[in-house]
This record gives sequence, C-alpha cells and structure tokens, in this order.
Amino acid sequence: MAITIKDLSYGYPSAQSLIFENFNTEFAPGITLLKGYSGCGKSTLLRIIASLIRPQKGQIITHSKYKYGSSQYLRKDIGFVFQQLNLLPLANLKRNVELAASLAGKNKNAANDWLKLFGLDQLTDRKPASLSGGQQQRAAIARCLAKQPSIVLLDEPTSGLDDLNTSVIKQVLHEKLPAHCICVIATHDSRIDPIANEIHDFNTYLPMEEHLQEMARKPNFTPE
Ligand SMILES: Nc1ncnc2c1ncn2[C@@H]1O[C@H](COP(=O)(O)OP(=O)(O)OP(=O)(O)O)[C@@H](O)[C@H]1O
Repeated sequence: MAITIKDLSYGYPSAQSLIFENFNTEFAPGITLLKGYSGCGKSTLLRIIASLIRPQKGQIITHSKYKYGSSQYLRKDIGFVFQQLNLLPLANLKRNVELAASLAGKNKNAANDWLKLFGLDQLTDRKPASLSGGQQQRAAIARCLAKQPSIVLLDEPTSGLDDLNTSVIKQVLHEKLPAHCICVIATHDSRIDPIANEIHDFNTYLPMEEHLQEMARKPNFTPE
C-alpha cells in the first residue's frame, strides 16, 4: 500500500519551465512531511496527488479503491486542507462537517464528535467568519477527517498557529488517523516533526530557483 509517483513531469501552463521533471517518489501509510524552500513545488505535488491538476507526463498510482482522477476518488477518498481552508462561509461548523461526511458517503452524525476532538464543541453553531484563524484551521481539519479518506493532504496546517493549537492538531492526527491512511503534510513547521513517520526533504533533490541561489551566495546574506 503506497502512493507511487512515477516519472512525473509538470509545469504550470503559464510558466516557462517545469517544476517536476521525471520525478519519482513514494509515500507509505503514516504521516510524511514534505519540506523544502518556498516555491519548490510542495503544494503543487499535493494538488497532483489529489488529481486537481493533471501532470503532463507520468503516473500517480494509489492504493485507493477509486480510479485516480475520478469524481469518487476526489469526493470520497481525498481529504485536502488547502492553505485557504475553503470552509463554506454560509454554513455553520457542524453543517460544514456534516456535508463533507455525507458527500463522502460517511456518517454525518459523527460531525459533533469530530469537532469535539478539536476542542470546537462549543462553537458548532458558529459560521467560519466569526472564528479565529486557529479555530478555522482546526475546523477545516475536522471536516477533512470526517470524510474518513484513505489519503489526507494538508498544506501548511499549522502555519501561524500558537503552540496550543498546533498541539491539538498534532495529537488528533497522531491518534486518529487509521493505520492504512497515507497523510502527506507540506510544512515549514518543525513542531510537527515528532509525529512524522518520514520526512521528504525537497531541498536535496530539486534545484532551488536561480534568484534564491544568487541571494544565498551573497557574502552579507544571513537567512534566519
Ligand atoms: N497557478 C499557478 N500558475 C503558475 N505558477 C504557479 C501556480 N501556482 C504555483 N505556481 C508556481 O509553481 C512553483 C511551485 O509553487 P508551490 O505553491 O507548489 O510551492 P510550495 O513549495 O508549496 O511553496 P510554499 O512553501 O511557499 O507554499 C512556484 O514557483 C510558484 O510560483
């Protein structure tokens, strides 16, 4: 059981160059962190695994019972939390979670339980816009897990969060993801490292953008 990326080549139609060229990698069940400099392609790879964008070349082979790219694959077996979160603005938290579970064919009555796990049980009637950033981030992950997908893709799930919010997210992911689930997290946040089964460091196998390389070579350049 794995997600296998085979000979992947992809460049955005509007861009001159490819982000991935004959790229190969594999993700095993458990939590894998994708690390690497900003702009190296972490979010793009998550979107490709989700089949939201299609590679010009290569294969994505998954353990999902649904065909890669089919509407069922995306609706039932992919849980994706984008950096923009995409909670439904007119629905309260409970309805947001119920809808995601129903569309995936899962039990919508468990919505409150998922929200409770993330400490949101007092806020189930609130609309997303009335919540703090950390509460919205926890709600978006609760909604994703309520689908019980076999592939969970999280894009910077703890960026900008304090240690308490980050701990809640870490603990639920660590304790509640089923053993067969493949969870890939794009992140710069080393606070998540302890729950990772594997860390893929893109810096070691993708070339950095030229202008960043140039800046890094300057004698008085001191990145934090
Ligand atoms: N819709 C798009 N159209 C054209 N180019 C894009 C698009 N989205 C991203 N890119 C470019 O593709 C490259 C990879 O972007 P991506 O968002 O995958 O990087 P990332 O590693 O996730 O970055 P970050 O850590 O900053 O989130 C970047 O050079 C970016 O400018």
